[in-house]
Amino acid sequence: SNDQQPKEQKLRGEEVAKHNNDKDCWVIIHGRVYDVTEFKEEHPGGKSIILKWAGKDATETYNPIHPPDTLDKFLDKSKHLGEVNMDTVEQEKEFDPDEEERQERIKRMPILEQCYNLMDFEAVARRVMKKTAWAYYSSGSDDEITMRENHSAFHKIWFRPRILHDVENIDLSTQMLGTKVDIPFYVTATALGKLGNSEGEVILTRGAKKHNVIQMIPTLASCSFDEIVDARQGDQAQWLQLYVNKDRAITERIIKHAENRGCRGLFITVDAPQLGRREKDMRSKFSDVGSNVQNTGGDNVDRSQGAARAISSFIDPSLSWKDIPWFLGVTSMPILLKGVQRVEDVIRAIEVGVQGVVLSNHGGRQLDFARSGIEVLAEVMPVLRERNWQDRIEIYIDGGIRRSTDIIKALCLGARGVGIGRPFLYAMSAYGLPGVDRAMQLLKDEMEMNMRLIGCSKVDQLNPTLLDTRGLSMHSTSVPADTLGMTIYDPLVNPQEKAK
Ligand SMILES: Cc1cc2c(cc1C)[n+](S(=O)(=O)[O-])c1c(=O)[nH]c(=O)nc-1n2C[C@H](O)[C@H](O)[C@H](O)COP(=O)(O)O
Repeated sequence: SNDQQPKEQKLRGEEVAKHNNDKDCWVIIHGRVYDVTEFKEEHPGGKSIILKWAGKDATETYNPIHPPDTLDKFLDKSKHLGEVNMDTVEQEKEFDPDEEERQERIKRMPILEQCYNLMDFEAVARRVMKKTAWAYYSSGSDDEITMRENHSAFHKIWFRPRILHDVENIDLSTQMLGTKVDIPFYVTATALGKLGNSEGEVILTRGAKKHNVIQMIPTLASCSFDEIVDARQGDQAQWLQLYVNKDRAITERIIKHAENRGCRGLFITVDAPQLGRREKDMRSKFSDVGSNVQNTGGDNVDRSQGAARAISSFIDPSLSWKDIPWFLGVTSMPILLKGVQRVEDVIRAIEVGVQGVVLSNHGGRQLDFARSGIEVLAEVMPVLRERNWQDRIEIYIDGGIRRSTDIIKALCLGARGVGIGRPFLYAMSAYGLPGVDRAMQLLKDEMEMNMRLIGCSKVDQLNPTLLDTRGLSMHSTSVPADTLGMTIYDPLVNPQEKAK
């Protein structure tokens, strides 16, 4: 807060404004002044974003990307120059030509009760979210083929429902890594929650508590790890999603802290040695100030790519199978590999001794033309059953889960549960906690109905005979002409162009 020091002792805005260049650079964050003249050279997000706000109040741009404890962690105390008298600081709003129209769209947005399925939240979010936030959440890599395949793959699987089974009482509950949950989905790790809602990931924590499902805490959350854990209530279960840092001492500290704070699973993300190339994200405003951190790869391609790039330069691309025993040695939490994409790697995961895998392509945000989680699951389970290994690990999938029938299909094929990402981000961005609450309740209502209609009263009755998967490996050759693609995922028009 900005009221510890008496006003006259505080720095004045006009003083800060003098330090506004490459040689002498101060910024204001949350009412405090920081000398970032040296730091900006090593800023993962590149130095242009800092110079853009030199001498000014950068809080609004800073907030969604950096957890609150970032400056204490990474900027030497000698550069913390104390408080500024905010009355003397002229607030400079980031000009966004779309903002006025967006406010109009917010006034006209549907009331929450008009959302009947998870795609409704997506449609509303696209209209009411800031363009940069929508770009970051909705983008997939390259031509976004895999992002669309993730959902359309479920359309290639049909049910063979059974009849005349007592389905009066439906029990959707199951266990994930030993934790009982109300319904077989978890909230998967998605970065930068404050891009969509100023409260960030703690909203997902509260929604997960209300519906007794597990939240996977992202390494790249906007909220600090401890804020998200502190938002937990009672014996609410959380997992940690880990991007492995080149500096293993930092990684070890993060893992041990997570275990001490009661995390019940460690999900090592293995499909992102480098964050994918997401063109909507690149087009959005982050690109004009995006990081050029990719130049570390030595190539001279200007890869100033959106928020994703800016926040991921610490990730260790050298991570490999030989490193896994080290992780097994630093924690007693169950360890799972998130982003496994073929059966050979599931076999190897079992042999190396981890407790589970998430069959996932990162929501289509990494390698385009990677297959959907559900298709990989259909490849994996028969091979494990041949070896009688199907119970050796817990298998999850994520990507494109939008209906309870998607969840049911995954469990019929042998998954323990599924991860859901974007739908809860959109619900949170458009309607806050009530949105997340409704999205989860809709899935519960759908799932109870569909379990009844497929002829099962408990999830452990779900099995492959209830499915016809013959169409699963047929991939549409052209970009799927899905209305979703036409109506929702339009290419981001640069707001400046429209303003002309
Ligand atoms: C939508 C989204 C997904 C991200 C995500 C951010 C967003 C906005 N981020 S990312 O910035 O690096 O790409 C993460 C992340 O921090 N770590 C991770 O393991 N997966 C990340 N994922 C992937 C996520 O965990 C699921 O694999 C994916 O969201 C599942 O697909 P749906 O969104 O269709 O449910």
